[in-house]
Amino acid sequence: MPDDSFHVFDTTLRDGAQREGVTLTVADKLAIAGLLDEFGVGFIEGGWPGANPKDTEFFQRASQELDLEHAQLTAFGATRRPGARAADDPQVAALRESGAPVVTLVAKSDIRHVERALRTTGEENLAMIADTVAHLKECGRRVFLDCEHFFDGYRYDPGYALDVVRAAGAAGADAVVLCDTNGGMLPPGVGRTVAEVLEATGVRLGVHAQDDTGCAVANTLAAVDAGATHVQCTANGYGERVGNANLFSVVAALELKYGRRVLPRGRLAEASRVSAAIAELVNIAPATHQPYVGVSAFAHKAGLHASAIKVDPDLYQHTDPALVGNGMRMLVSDMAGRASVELKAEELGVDLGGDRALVGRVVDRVKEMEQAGYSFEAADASLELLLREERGDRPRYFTAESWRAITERRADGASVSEATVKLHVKGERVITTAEGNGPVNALDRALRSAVEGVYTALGGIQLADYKVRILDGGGGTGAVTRILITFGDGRGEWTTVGVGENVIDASWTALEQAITYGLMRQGYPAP
Ligand SMILES: CC(=O)SCCNC(=O)CCNC(=O)[C@H](O)C(C)(C)COP(=O)(O)OP(=O)(O)OC[C@H]1O[C@@H](n2cnc3c(N)ncnc32)[C@H](O)[C@@H]1OP(=O)(O)O
Ligand SMILES: CC(=O)C(=O)O
Repeated sequence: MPDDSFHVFDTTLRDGAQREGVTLTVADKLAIAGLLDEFGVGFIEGGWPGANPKDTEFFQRASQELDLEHAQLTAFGATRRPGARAADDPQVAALRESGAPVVTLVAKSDIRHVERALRTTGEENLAMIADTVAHLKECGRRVFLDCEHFFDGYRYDPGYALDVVRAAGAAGADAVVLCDTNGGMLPPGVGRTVAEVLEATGVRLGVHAQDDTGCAVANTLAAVDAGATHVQCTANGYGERVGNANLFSVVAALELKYGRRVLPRGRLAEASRVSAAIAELVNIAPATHQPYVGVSAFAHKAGLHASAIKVDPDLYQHTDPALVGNGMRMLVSDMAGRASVELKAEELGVDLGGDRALVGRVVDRVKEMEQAGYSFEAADASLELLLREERGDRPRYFTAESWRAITERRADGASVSEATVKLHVKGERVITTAEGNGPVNALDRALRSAVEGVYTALGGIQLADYKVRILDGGGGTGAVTRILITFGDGRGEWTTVGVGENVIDASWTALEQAITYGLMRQGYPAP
């Protein structure tokens, strides 16, 4: 367990939930808190008890349902109102009653905000801070003070901003967090300010960086360089407006680049899994290009990169992907060279036996097909079938003599599709017809009923996704389309690609390959 000398403070459930489009249920919040605790953060800010019934309920349920191993649950709220006593303030009471052992108070530190937004005096604001911090400390809470708009306030009136830090420190705050609330700072300014505040006050400092300049992670690290020992972040960088410092990037940088252990041993390797699981709960598709944890973070496309990676992966990777629970992937496209194909074949478990001519043929075919509109980057199953075809062992469980699909639109508005396929399956000529809610569905059904009498495991293979992409919009309704079809069998998923001017024809290509690949996965030998 990392000691108290450095705090990794997560605010996904509070600031992360301020992102447009995010609405978390209490159950989502509890599940995310569980994941963050598993990951090993020190503090989980759960929300603002008293601000809405959901956050109040979260703290009630968290105390009964969460068994946190590493993290301390933290309640967020404002300092008392002007002209009152912290002990009598209903919002402060909600913080006490949340049962959270840690409270983060938000306070104004820019005198312009004090006078114009809070509509009180600088002196009263300092009293609100000191009174509220001292009261919660007396109640046995650990207290952090978030200084809203600190960097802007410090630039405008450094003396007042420093008074805020000193007032909180003197009242017993366990850390004072300098917030770049508007997110407009750049790393040199953050570093300089943190160093000056530390020098002037001697108070333990933290940082909370919004990402409006795209520098939240860099600003957080600049603050650490300057002496901050408490970093506030959110999973996948979710947060108000464009977001916050990304927890996974900050923690990976601290552990892997700074050599500073900030998580319990071994937890960094869970980063990719935890990132994806939280994205699922938040209902936002995982950001594929996210540093460290995105599926593309270690995906290599350029042929020159692949040829060096073949010698040593470190030549084109800044760190070992396994350290953050990620993996290296090769992408084969029209930018591929021999090395890309060799490494990809290895990844797919297809032995090319060092056959240079075979590798060369695959490279040429991929380039030609990509020129025609194919894309193998997301269609590993099609690529594997192509590799096997060139190697001479692509299974042909069935061959199509012909197929047709029609769609009938009826006077009552209903439409129904019908497909007929004529196939050769293990030497038998089979003709089947099926209906479907669209032509691709009808073709899928007809193909299945033709094949599944022989290959019975086909029933366990189901369509998971179907994507259409228009490649040359200028072609209007005659445009070339690319179809990506994903099937799954409960153990995994695979994707195939088809291209053509006729969308149904392109779909057939992808469908035929997807079923072939699925049967190959089921272990059927080539007939
Ligand atoms: C920078 C940040 O992201 S901080 C986190 C912000 N998060 C949120 O605002 C989400 C939750 N907020 C809410 O549900 C509501 O805003 C509440 C319940 C907190 C307050 O609601 P209301 O009482 O209706 O007030 P409203 O939201 O209009 O205004 C906020 C009030 O808090 C006061 N206030 C703002 N900052 C502080 C502070 N640091 N200390 C004390 N009071 C403050 C404002 O002056 C204003 O007071 P007023 O009602 O006398 O004008
Ligand atoms: C506290 C906070 O979220 C901010 O200042 O941005």
